[in-house]
Amino acid sequence: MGRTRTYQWDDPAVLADAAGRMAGIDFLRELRAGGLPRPPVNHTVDFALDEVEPGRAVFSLTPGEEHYNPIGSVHGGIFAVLLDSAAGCAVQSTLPQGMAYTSLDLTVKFLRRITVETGTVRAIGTVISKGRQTALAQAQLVDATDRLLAHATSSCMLFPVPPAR
Ligand SMILES: CC(C)(COP(=O)(O)OP(=O)(O)OC[C@H]1O[C@@H](n2cnc3c(N)ncnc32)[C@H](O)[C@@H]1OP(=O)(O)O)[C@@H](O)C(=O)NCCC(=O)NCCSC(=O)Cc1ccccc1
Repeated sequence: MGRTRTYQWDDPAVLADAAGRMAGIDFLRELRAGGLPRPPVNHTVDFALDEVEPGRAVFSLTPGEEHYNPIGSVHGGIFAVLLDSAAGCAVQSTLPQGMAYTSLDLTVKFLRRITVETGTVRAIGTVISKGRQTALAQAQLVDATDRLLAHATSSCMLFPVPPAR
């Protein structure tokens, strides 16, 4: 032991409420600008939303030891957190106010290992197809030289924002 990390986060209810009241692109732009609290998972894994435009979202993470699995590289689940976020938010960026989404699946291809030597990585999510009830998105995880580290596809379900309970 000897290595420690502490972090704080905000009440996630504030964010969920705002998501229900705003168009997807406005919500994500506000989140990106710091006008809304970052989601708790962003603090836990320490990754950030860098760019968002309709149909595209980019997240970044600088790998640290705290992301490691027992075999000396970044855990596959960390790849998945970035890819799920990028693909999902790409879909969210296309939704009008009153529509919500959730990812139904995530198919990940791990192409290269990530270590602390890899440096900052970026997950770039884009929408491939959007219907009335589902959307298909993809995400590419790349290093600073745009070398492909992983790829994912994700189906998302689209539905009206549920009434507040
Ligand atoms: C190595 C391979 C699987 C296959 O590569 P191929 O398709 O045949 O392609 P290619 O030969 O072009 O090599 C590509 C690059 O790989 C390098 N390389 C090759 N062989 C080795 C080697 N033996 N060892 C190290 N590196 C090797 C090679 O030099 C090249 O890099 P370079 O261009 O020289 O810089 C690759 O796709 C990969 O690393 N994927 C990421 C997997 C990953 O990170 N998964 C998630 C973490 S696992 C987890 O968390 C689960 C868990 C949880 C809990 C507990 C335990 C576990």
